Amino acid sequence: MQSSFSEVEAISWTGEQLKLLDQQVLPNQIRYVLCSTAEDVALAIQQMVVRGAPAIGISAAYGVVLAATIGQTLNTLMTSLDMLSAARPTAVNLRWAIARMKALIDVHVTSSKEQQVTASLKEKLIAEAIAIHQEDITANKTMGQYGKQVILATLSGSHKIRVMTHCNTGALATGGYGTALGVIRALAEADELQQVWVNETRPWLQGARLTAWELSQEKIPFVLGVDSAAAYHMATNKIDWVIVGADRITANGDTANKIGTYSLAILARHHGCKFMVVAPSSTVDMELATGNEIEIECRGNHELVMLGEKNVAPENTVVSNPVFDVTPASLIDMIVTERGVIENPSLAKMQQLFC
Ligand SMILES: CSC[C@@H](O)[C@@H](O)C(=O)COP(=O)(O)O
Repeated sequence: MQSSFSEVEAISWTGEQLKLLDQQVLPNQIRYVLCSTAEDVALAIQQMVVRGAPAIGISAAYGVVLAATIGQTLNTLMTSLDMLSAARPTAVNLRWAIARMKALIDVHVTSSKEQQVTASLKEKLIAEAIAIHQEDITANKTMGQYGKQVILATLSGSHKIRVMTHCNTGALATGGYGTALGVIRALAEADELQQVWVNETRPWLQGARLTAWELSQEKIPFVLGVDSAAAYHMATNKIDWVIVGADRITANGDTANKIGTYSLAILARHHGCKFMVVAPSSTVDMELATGNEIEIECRGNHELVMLGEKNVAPENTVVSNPVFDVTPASLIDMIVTERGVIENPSLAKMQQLFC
């Protein structure tokens, strides 16, 4: 029995626990996982109960709150921060959120000289995690408007916009509303959207299981295709924009995102479709010069060898399963953030907005 999306919240703080909508079992089941400890949160991130760069950052911030027990030493708390940071490597939002929580702990040490978690520190950590969550929703709504305006400004002819998207970048992957899916939502709200082409996004099927579910709940018209049909769909259906999210954008504008994004950018350039990356400033990593420095997560064999309970390849097959790739800045037409829009990204343009 499928529930309506408006009835569900992907990430919520109950006051004592972190409640996560379990993305492993969508769209067949609406099930929640309750996290009571930082270890529970780290496991939920690793197992992809919660996924998507901003969503894992927000969850990790709540994880720090769960780790902070009044009276506990700050050294022990720091061990939990390190453990949360290591849950997944590619999305910089995770480390960004933990750095924000750590900055509060540092101020607490300097101002109070305390080496323990106090009630006042705990309160500040809760407020910071909630602020990280709320700011992400606000950023998404701003990016939705910016992205929509850019697209409408480049529209030629009388038809509505036809977009292709990859992975899931919606309310499930963020604090709410979505990044790339937020732009798509804003186009739909303005009645400027014709249709979304959703790539299924092998091997975890974020497109088929999550984006298709979100779009159907929002009654936004979409068509699902296998990843390898993207070139065919671009060649025959005149897609105007490919709109994707990001897990990390480096100082020169190179962008890591779900595996297959790089191929889409090449295809988009070949077919004359525009390519837009939509991500909050928490996804920008100005410490890395280029995408070559990004650590790409590789996940287990079972994601390729099994489809549900069924084997689709011999059990001992050797597989390569990198779950992200890097799209060079030269293939990106537009990066949309809540701080502004960058056309044809470069180091100088990135520095202007992020330094
Ligand atoms: C707003 S989410 C942006 C990215 O995190 C998203 O496109 C993506 O690649 C998610 O990968 P996932 O492995 O599902 O966490």
